[in-house]
Amino acid sequence: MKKRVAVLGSTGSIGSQTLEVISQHPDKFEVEVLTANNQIGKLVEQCRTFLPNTVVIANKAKYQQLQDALHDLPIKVYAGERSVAQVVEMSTVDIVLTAMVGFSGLLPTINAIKAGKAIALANKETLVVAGDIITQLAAQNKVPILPVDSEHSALFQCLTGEFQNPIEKIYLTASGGPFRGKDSVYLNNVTPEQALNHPNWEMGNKITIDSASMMNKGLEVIEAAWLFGLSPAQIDVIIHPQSIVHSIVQFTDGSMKAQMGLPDMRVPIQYALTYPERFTSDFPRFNFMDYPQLNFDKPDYKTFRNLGIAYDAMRTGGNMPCVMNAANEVVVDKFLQNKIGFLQMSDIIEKTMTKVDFIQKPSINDYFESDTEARAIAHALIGY
Ligand SMILES: NC(=O)C1=CN([C@@H]2O[C@H](COP(=O)(O)OP(=O)(O)OC[C@H]3O[C@@H](n4cnc5c(N)ncnc54)[C@H](OP(=O)(O)O)[C@@H]3O)[C@@H](O)[C@H]2O)C=CC1
Ligand SMILES: CC(=O)[C@@H](O)[C@H](O)COP(=O)(O)O
Ligand SMILES: [Mn+2]
Repeated sequence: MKKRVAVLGSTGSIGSQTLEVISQHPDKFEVEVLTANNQIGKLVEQCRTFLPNTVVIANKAKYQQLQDALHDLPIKVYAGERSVAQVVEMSTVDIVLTAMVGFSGLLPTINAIKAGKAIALANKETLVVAGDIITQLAAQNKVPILPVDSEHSALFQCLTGEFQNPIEKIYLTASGGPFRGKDSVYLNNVTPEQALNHPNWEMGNKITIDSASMMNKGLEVIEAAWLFGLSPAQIDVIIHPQSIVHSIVQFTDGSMKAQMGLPDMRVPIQYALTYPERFTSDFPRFNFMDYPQLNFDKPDYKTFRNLGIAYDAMRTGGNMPCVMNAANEVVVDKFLQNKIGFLQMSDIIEKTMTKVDFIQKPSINDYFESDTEARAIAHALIGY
């Protein structure tokens, strides 16, 4: 039987690559739901190619345009964030791939888990914000959370067949981004264009800025802690500029397992969709002669403060990672609009974290309120 997939955020970098993977295996997958926010043209094109049962545009102002463009097709059209969160519950959906960006991933993921759907999780912010609730709900509903993020897919692949063996520690690899090796004087004047120029990966704007500021690795440390049940002390970050070794697990006997391959997100996307199987692909293969050297180095915590900020948020726990994430979403947006400088991002995140009321054991509602409060504080700190 074909696996019926809901792709949330289908017009983005991960969403588009997911559809590419699905198109390689038409006998194994069926696209049941597509969702996007703004890009009507691309969404319509995807609808005509994959003929989903249902499509949702989160931005309600675009509903009529989408409806008109699809009037000749038997596709149900809905709009609004609430609809995105509802379509995942459809009985005809087997697996939900969460590829929207930011906090918007939280509610649809919660609903999908409650409805018993398998989750292929790209939206790392969901686990950063509410990892306790998500992992608890997943356990209660016996729902697998299959990581799509390349490092976490790597760790998941290293851990396959090792469920009875404790992890001593993990090493999350980080490319270091476009500003690896640069100092604060240099970073003071960098532009969004420079920050968007990632050396190894082509990704959406938000995650690309996060990679440049090392917040991406900070988010990934928290994501790994929830996915694999690790303490902060068990997670190390190591700079690896080539992005070939995607991450490493060290077991209690000292043995280390790494997963490697070219930087190509289609591989972890496909693995999340086909797990525990591996389907044959024609994605480009790694050639050792193209990489005579693989390098490793320690992160520069002093210059790239976001990584330390994320460890602090994780150690504090409660609503602190949620607050950090909200402030980060605000500052990334403002940096992309040239309204604040690159280094100001960490200052504002740190200050926001000191101003929001701390909640040790937040409910889902508390997470929504903390997110709103943190955004308001970050905006006020920026001044407009
Ligand atoms: N890109 C990558 O290689 C990787 C990404 N990830 C994670 O995957 C997620 C997606 O990243 P990426 O694909 O790069 O992002 P993109 O910006 O490329 O795509 C984001 C998608 O989400 C949609 N979207 C944006 N805002 C909303 C909203 N409020 N409600 C509903 N949908 C929304 C966009 O719609 P539209 O385009 O129509 O506006 C688009 O389809 C992120 O959490 C990221 O951290 C993780 C590992 C690697
Ligand atoms: C492809 C992927 O998983 C990204 O999260 C990637 O890891 C970003 O690269 P950095 O290591 O530069 O953050
Ligand atoms: Mn990653």
